[in-house]
Amino acid sequence: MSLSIAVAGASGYAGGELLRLLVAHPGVEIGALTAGGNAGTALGQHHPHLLPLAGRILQETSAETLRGHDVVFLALPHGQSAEIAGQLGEDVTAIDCGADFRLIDSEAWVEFYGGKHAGHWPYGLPELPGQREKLRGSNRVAVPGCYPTVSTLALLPAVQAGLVDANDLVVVAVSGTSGAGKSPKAHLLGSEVMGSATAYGVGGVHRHTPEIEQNLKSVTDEPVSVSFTPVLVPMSRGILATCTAPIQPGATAESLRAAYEVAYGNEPFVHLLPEGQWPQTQATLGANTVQLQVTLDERTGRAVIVAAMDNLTKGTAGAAVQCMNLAAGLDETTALPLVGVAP
Ligand SMILES: NC(=O)C1=CN([C@@H]2O[C@H](COP(=O)(O)OP(=O)(O)OC[C@H]3O[C@@H](n4cnc5c(N)ncnc54)[C@H](OP(=O)(O)O)[C@@H]3O)[C@@H](O)[C@H]2O)C=CC1
Ligand SMILES: CC(=O)N[C@@H](CCC(=O)OP(=O)(O)O)C(=O)O
Repeated sequence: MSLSIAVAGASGYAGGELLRLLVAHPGVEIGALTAGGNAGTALGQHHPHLLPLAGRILQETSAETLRGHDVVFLALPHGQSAEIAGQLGEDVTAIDCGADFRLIDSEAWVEFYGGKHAGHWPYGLPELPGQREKLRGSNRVAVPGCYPTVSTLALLPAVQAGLVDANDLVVVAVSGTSGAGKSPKAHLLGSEVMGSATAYGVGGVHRHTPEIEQNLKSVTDEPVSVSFTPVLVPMSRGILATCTAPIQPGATAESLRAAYEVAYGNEPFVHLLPEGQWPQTQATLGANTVQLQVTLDERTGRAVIVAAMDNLTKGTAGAAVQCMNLAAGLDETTALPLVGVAP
């Protein structure tokens, strides 16, 4: 039997990527597709690549439109999900691609997002120890932010194994512009973005900082502190995160690599590359994968981990489908590509 699914925010980037994956999913039937101001227009105007669905008319985003489906994906701007989700019954599985339900700590929410904290749902990162079990059968999922997914997966094995000082984690991550969504923004004008790399959210103020810390705190009793700097670069998709941390006494390049082999040996979507091969965003484009490499900078005594991921696939929509598969009791990997698009 097929699951009926609805996508709220179908005209946006995350909604479009969800539909790219879901049209190829053998276990779903695509129902209502909704938007904000673009309600009433055809999906094909916004996503000409989604040919099988191009003639579908976008509906208004309301609980009435979304109810009656087995699964509702919410791919709406921050703060728009909580109200709608509150009106969906427990019989509907709601999967939120936004931030509304990611953070456990209400104080961190107020500090980094402002306004009222909506609460906390099971966090959609199955690779986090113990999390896969919580997602199986869950009717609510908070899909992680894109930077937190790649940064957490990059640092997790070293932190969990106690091989690095978790109180001095540094993440610098470059991202393609689709991470900022489709709506026009002054800093995303073509002439501003093309040919330039720009740091933003600098100085510990980016809202993904507490999310990365929350994830890593779940695998260690030691204090966790992350200095996170995002950088916008002129590509449409992809994140490359460079993460470093001082090693603990006795840690070696070999013990670091072994920790990653143990942590990810059985993970379908997280791949430690062969020694000497460094991740490239291009190899992950359109795939639900994270590619990693780890080494030791012997001169400074810091572990260096580099990770690549597509912000729209494993960074949002692929993770959302992975979580739907778990929630619905399907094979976790159904309809999720391992193969990227290159060159
Ligand atoms: N882009 C990315 O890489 C990632 C995105 N996310 C999250 O996914 C969510 C969607 O992001 P993204 O697709 O990039 O954003 P977009 O700006 O590309 O799309 C937003 C979607 O929401 C709709 N929308 C906007 N305002 C309203 C409203 N008031 N009521 C109903 N619908 C509305 C838009 O419709 P319309 O076209 O009519 O305006 C559009 O369909 C966000 O919460 C984002 O944080 C998470 C991880 C990564
Ligand atoms: C390049 C860029 O602007 N990226 C976005 C993050 C995208 C993401 O993961 O988003 P949410 O937390 O919004 O769901 C940003 O830094 O705000």
